[in-house]
Amino acid sequence: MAESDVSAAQELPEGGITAAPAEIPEDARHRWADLAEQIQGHRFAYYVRDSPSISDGEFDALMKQLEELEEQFPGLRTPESPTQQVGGTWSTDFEPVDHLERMLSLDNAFSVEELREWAARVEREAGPVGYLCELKIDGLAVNLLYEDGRLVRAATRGDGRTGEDVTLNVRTIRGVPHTLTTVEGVPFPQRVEVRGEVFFPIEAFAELNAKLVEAGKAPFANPRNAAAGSLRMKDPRVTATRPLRMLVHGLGARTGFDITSQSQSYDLLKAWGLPTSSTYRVVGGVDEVVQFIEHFGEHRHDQIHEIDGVVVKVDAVAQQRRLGATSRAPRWAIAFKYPPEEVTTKLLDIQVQIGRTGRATPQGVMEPVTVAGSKVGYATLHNAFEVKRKGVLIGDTVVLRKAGDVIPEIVGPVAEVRDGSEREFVMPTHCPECGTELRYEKEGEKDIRCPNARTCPAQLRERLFHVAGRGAFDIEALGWEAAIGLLQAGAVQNEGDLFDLTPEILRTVPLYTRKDGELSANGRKLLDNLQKAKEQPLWRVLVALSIRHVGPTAARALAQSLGSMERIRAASQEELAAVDGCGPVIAEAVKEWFEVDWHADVVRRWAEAGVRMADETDESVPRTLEGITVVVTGSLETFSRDEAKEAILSRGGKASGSVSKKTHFVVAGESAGTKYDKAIQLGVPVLDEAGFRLLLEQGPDAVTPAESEEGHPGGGDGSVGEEK
Ligand SMILES: NC(=O)c1ccc[n+]([C@@H]2O[C@H](COP(=O)([O-])OP(=O)(O)OC[C@H]3O[C@@H](n4cnc5c(N)ncnc54)[C@H](O)[C@@H]3O)[C@@H](O)[C@H]2O)c1
Ligand SMILES: [Zn+2]
Repeated sequence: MAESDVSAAQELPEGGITAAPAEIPEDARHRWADLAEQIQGHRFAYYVRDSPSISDGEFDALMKQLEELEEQFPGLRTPESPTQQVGGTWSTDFEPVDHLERMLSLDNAFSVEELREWAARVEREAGPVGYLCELKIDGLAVNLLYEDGRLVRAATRGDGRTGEDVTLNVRTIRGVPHTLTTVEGVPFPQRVEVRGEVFFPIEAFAELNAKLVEAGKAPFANPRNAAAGSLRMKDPRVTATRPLRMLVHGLGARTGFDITSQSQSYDLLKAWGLPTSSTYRVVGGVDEVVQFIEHFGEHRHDQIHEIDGVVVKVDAVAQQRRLGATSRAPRWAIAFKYPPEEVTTKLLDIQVQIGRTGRATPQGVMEPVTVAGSKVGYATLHNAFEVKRKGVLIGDTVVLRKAGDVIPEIVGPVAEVRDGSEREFVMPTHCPECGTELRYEKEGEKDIRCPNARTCPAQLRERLFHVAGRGAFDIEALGWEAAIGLLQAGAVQNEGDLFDLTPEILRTVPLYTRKDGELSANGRKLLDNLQKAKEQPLWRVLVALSIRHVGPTAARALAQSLGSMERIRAASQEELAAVDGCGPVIAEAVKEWFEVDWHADVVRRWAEAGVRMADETDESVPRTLEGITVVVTGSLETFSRDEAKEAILSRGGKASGSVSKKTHFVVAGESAGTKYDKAIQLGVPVLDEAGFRLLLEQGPDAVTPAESEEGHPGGGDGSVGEEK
């Protein structure tokens, strides 16, 4: 366990890895022994040290291999096999205590097919059943013993028969009652074992780790380990400082009362004052179970605790009894596991990349792995401080996490498996691409930059690519490869030359020419694209200039209120700061930017080439959405995301990325997700596509039902969700 004495921990139960019968081929026996030993080792690291040496996904894969081997050679499946035991053991830091009734583990289903097979088996044996579906909380299993309504003992699961006495620690957990509430009409339980999960709220996790690192201690790999480590502290006073929580999900031994269904037991537990989950559901068939799984697969990250799957239980106790249990798990329940979001891989190198504005970013180069469905080989480490804070060394095995749409993140090192060959990352002092000395632009900044914005090849490349980007000039025929090709061939020195490209010049760029030396279709397309790009509105031209902090939102604000490049250039810092949606930081950045000669040159060259530098105010669009904030979610049929945003902004409205009480309307298209739910929750009116059109054309009154007068206070939305 991360913060307590490891040496005192008890070794694994003896006889774990015994020789198997002789009729089994020798290589199979060796493979079995090897796998079993690995699994036992990992279990020890996970359950006793709270510091796993591999990810759960990899651990599950090892278990699966062992199961398959035993399937092939059933003689290997001895009672001591890890597949037949409840994983886990206990540390001598705590008194061992026996559970009154065994605590079992759960069998797993890793696919819907496996789940259906299980359900078919259940229904063959028990007839039609009701299934109780609930979230599988990624915490640690704890058994509470109440006698005459008083909490007399709390223990970890251990090997299922014997666990660790953590009574004092559990008493510090908020929400775990020391005495049960009496329920009218229900006989008071003389004795009851309540099973549940102790977890560490995700929200508080990063904070705990930051504190540990600050104190020179090893951080926890994930909230599950943080929960186990925090609960299993030798000193319960330390446990008391951790924001642990618990949810209960089952009964063990019980005297003085009985129940007829799992769901009924939850009502009872709740009435006694125990913390139960509100997300469970009883459904009539396996199709609905699958729906439940899919729903929470999408809402996996909306919970206060991590979930690694869904637990499905036969609801009726009579049917549970009929189905019984194996030595390690009940046959009336199964855990459906979601695809793992964490894997371990090797950190091969940390390379420094120079970005569009010169920022030097350490980038982790890893042995490519698949996580949450995509192949990952790189992950940003943000800055040198972050590398230090995470404590990763080059050559480390690292935990890599990719959750949903979030970009992959290196969580931290697996320090246990270091072999001494790892080395510390040293932030270079000079730009790896142009050799200029890196420096902090302002004191106290975390980011270090290459100040050679004008000719640093990395910055040129990134800027040219950005000029063509969807938020800027939107030049389809100019991608990443093309940006490199144009610069390498010398067709452009910097972005200022872009609109002066001619067929003659382009013919010198291999990427845009055919074998016979003529311009390729793509080359002609680029010239055509450039011609059209000259007509883009002012805000896009501003975005293309790569002025720090000036993204689409600020650019739109500047263009809307000042109208021309010339007026923006000539405006004082105060004038710029006063622009609605701008502020002092952006004002300063804009002012500084125009003061650089070669920047002004880029603008001049573009203007000379015919790029539009002012917006005509378009009177044809009525300003129907003045002061109205709209959030668009899901996909619409006749608007792209950008078009919807444009339509809102051009009518004087605000397009926000997040729903709050200040949002006036949410437009929900196909497969709208959490923003839709949030709108319903907050009572924000939701419009479909037709309603959205009406709103654009006629304003809010046209779509607001007369009775909801008091609806939403006018005024701005504080959110800046548009660009993160
Ligand atoms: N990374 C490693 O080295 C390592 C080592 C050992 C185990 N593990 C991981 O631990 C898990 C296996 O451990 P396990 O044997 O405890 O099995 P399990 O976690 O797959 O399932 C059993 C447990 O689920 C818990 N649970 C959570 N929510 C529940 C609910 N709503 N209803 C009922 N039970 C619920 C219970 O406490 C129960 O003990 C796997 O995820 C495995 O990957 C990892
Ligand atoms: Zn450089």
